[in-house]
Amino acid sequence: MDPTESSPNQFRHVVAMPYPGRGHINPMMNLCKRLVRRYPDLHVTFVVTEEWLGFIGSDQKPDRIHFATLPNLIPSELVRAKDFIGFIDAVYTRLEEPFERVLDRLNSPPPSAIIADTYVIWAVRVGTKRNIPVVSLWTMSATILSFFLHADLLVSHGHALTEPSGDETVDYVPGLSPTKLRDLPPISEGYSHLLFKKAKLCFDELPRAKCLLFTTACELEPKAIEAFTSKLDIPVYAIGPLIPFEELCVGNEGSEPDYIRWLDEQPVGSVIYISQGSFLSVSEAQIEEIVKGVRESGVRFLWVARGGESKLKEAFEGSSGVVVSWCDQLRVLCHKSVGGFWTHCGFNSTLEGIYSGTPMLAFPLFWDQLLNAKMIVEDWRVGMRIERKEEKLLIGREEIKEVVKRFMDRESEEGKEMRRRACDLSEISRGAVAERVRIRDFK
Ligand SMILES: O=c1ccn([C@@H]2O[C@H](COP(=O)(O)OP(=O)(O)O[C@H]3O[C@H](CO)[C@@H](O)[C@H](O)[C@H]3O)[C@@H](O)[C@H]2O)c(=O)[nH]1
Repeated sequence: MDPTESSPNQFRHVVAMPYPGRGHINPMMNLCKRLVRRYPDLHVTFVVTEEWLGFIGSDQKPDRIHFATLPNLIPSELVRAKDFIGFIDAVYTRLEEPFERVLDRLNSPPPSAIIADTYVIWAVRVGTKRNIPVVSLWTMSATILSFFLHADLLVSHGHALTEPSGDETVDYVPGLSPTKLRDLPPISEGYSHLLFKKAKLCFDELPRAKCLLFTTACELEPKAIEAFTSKLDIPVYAIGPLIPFEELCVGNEGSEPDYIRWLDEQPVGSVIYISQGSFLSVSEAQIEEIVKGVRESGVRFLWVARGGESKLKEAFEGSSGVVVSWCDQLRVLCHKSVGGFWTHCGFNSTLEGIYSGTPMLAFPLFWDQLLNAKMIVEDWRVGMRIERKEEKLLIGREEIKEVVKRFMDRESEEGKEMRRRACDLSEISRGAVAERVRIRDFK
């Protein structure tokens, strides 16, 4: 039964409004799947743009999750990285009205809650106007949100106005362990500053939400979660790891994708899985260095390339790896042949890396990814990083070759310790079952 049709039997109805981006839609969908699994009388209307429906419309999902669409009034996902701020502006200004029209049609029964990404700035406003409680879902780390909400402390500690050295340490943000400025997004200057000003508008809406959900697990960021108890007056729940681990046990009925069959044939822990996330890219020159470095390391690899797949396949011809355009990432990470994860440190990837117990080679590109990399390497100690002396400087193939070899060495003391830690953290993450979110909290 679709909530737009009339129904004699009452069921509960929740509307999910993710921010239009892979790193946001995935955890929102994981949350909705978990909710309908738990509550047999719950239906979810999952709202995406028509373009996104094309991307995810045929993915498997429970029958009680229904899609509703907004017209394509924002720049395409395929080009959004080119003008990130323009994209945010479009989401802020063009989707509210069509979202209201969707709500107008959802009457039987009307939704009892809206779950909206924290970056969907107008969701709380729309919910308040209609007397529908809005639950805010934050898809990055709790620690980075604490940093953002305490940005004024940077000013009072002289870390904002002058050009501080990246070596200076920030040790005064609640929930954030001592962190070098270079491991935090530079929210006081340049592009990141513009972005922060936009994001801050959403943070200002947070106190009016019914509650705040984190995709992280309390066990992974206990101090940051605790910091919110005093910072916000609304309830805060860490319900993660909000990743699709329930789907790992769903079989493929003998039709495994080629990359899984290839992985099946590789020695245990021998493959590095390389992914730069779903939409940001590194420069072509840097990709070339990475390709050469990985190739010369001799390490087996599975590389996810978004676009440029055929060029990469050509560059890797005769080498010991596979290039794909997309894969089932968590499944790959949990495969016994995968012994390392080269990641851009998007937060979903970080949670997936931790869950699978795969050590991570951190190569952050932007924004929260910088802090995720620091947490991976210094706080959780489940990875190494590729050091960038300066943001714009290329990292050469020789350095990449050496770091990849070192990272994938399972026999060194460093390698053994990193793998032990990754295994321990995986246990903790697997134990952190999302028992904490209850539908009554939305009422
Ligand atoms: O071949 C692939 C590649 C990716 N994924 C999935 O795509 C998602 C990617 O999410 P994430 O790792 O968070 O990367 P981004 O899409 O880049 O994430 C955006 O959103 C995140 C959460 O808000 C932020 O932490 C990032 O900085 C931001 O770039 C993950 O669930 C992956 O499993 C696949 O399933 N297959």
